[in-house]
Amino acid sequence: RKPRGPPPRLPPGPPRLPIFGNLLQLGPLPHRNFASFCAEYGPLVYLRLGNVDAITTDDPEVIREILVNQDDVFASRPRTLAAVHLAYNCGDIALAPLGARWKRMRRICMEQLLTTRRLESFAAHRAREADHLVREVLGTGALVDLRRVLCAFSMNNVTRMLLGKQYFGGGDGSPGEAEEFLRITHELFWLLGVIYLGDYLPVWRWFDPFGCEKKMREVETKVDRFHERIIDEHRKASGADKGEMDFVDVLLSLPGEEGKEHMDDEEIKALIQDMIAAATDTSSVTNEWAMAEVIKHPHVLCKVQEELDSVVGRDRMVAESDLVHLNYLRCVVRETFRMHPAGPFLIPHESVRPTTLMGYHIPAHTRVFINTHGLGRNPHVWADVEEFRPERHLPVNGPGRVEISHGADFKILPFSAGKRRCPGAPLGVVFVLMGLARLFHCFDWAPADGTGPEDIDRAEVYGMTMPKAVPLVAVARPRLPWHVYNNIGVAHKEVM
Ligand code: HEM
Repeated sequence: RKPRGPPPRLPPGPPRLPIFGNLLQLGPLPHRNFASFCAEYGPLVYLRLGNVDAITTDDPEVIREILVNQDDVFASRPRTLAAVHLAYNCGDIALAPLGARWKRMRRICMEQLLTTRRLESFAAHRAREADHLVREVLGTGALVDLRRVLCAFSMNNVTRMLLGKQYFGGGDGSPGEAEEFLRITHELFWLLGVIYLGDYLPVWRWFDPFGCEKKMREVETKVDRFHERIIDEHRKASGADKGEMDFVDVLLSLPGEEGKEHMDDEEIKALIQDMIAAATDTSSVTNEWAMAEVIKHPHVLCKVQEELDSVVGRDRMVAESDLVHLNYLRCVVRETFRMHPAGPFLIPHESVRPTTLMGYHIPAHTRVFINTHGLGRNPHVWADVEEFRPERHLPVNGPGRVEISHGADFKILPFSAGKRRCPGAPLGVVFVLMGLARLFHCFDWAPADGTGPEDIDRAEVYGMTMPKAVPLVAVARPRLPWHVYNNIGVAHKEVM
């Protein structure tokens, strides 16, 4: 017999319809809808999305409770159809539910791939990619399509380390291969970001009116073929021929589970895919937003360049060792993460068992939308939320280093916290700081001709990451002495 008594008290939330629950209250920018629910109903809101229980929050204390104090309860992931089709049946790290498999894959990532020693061994590649970024801008002419160059910068950095290839800019991949790679990864990102109604209303899957699940299956096949080819190429080229081991070589050399000589191909593919998806878009989207905000605020550009000139000088390119000394640029990145976090909801978490949160009952398998976009614009947490003001992050007690990941106060959360925190955060910070430092040091920037700083808009598109709706183009003018560009292989005639 069930104990008598009132039903457990759920957090407050908007009224819901039968069957659909609150689904019809969500528009194309659900993070904004969720933030308005929090403004109306309080820091912790309950939603019913079709047949799924969900909660959302944009409050530092609730977030700390979820990600730190009750990490054991909330660190799982929902088994969405995108995770089944596009992440090898949830066999990766990022979309896998909590369990032995996730633990093993995450351990491989931390102990074999993203170790300090291995990341240092790719430092020379990263420096070459930073030079390549500068050459790309110089070669483009005055008007620069920043989305394209930043996307190529992130992709090349990741694929050099992961696959031993530079896809963009006359590297080892053929132009056709680069195009295919880009097309597949874009389709993959898009599908991973979609809120697919079939995950909330099982009957939707019968009709699938927009062919979303069909598209997932098509992309699944294409992605799998692509990974298959990468693994084959690596098996054919021996480690000795290549001189150094990329991540795929490392994975091919590791033993498998239960005494198997090697890891299964499927496990390797799932890991490759995670790294590409987690590392490329996050850093290039952040860089595009940071460039947009700085060009929109010319006084910020002046301060960034003053700092670069005083720390690096004008006689050489920025190196990785300079990045820790660029405190104002680090504030720019923190402010960018406050206003434009790469993932608007982190990657949604799920509770593994019933629990009590802030005095409310939360059922098992509740989907958790931590609204980092709402957190950065929560007026109870930040003053002047719509103002891009990097200075707000300068340390109050003297000249300490500005940390880019979250602080003890949980007021920004670019890489999350707890069991699911981003294992690539240190590398992600380097990709972002290095790209920006080179672009601001080497060039003066202005909005495209005929437009002013105020015309750079902040409209975003919802997805797994949240890019600018209108890609950023801007005018670049070299600002260093010519010999500095010549030192990275730019002939005079190439200079714009
Ligand atoms: C600016 C760059 C980056 C940002 C902003 C970023 C942000 C994030 C965020 C918000 C999450 C979700 C955490 C959660 O759900 O609680 C995540 C997960 C993850 N990130 Fe990153 N990331 C970046 C770069 C990277 C890089 C360079 C790598 C690897 C090379 C990486 C690998 C991963 C993986 C594997 C996960 C899944 C972790 C898990 O579920 O256990 N990320 N990242």
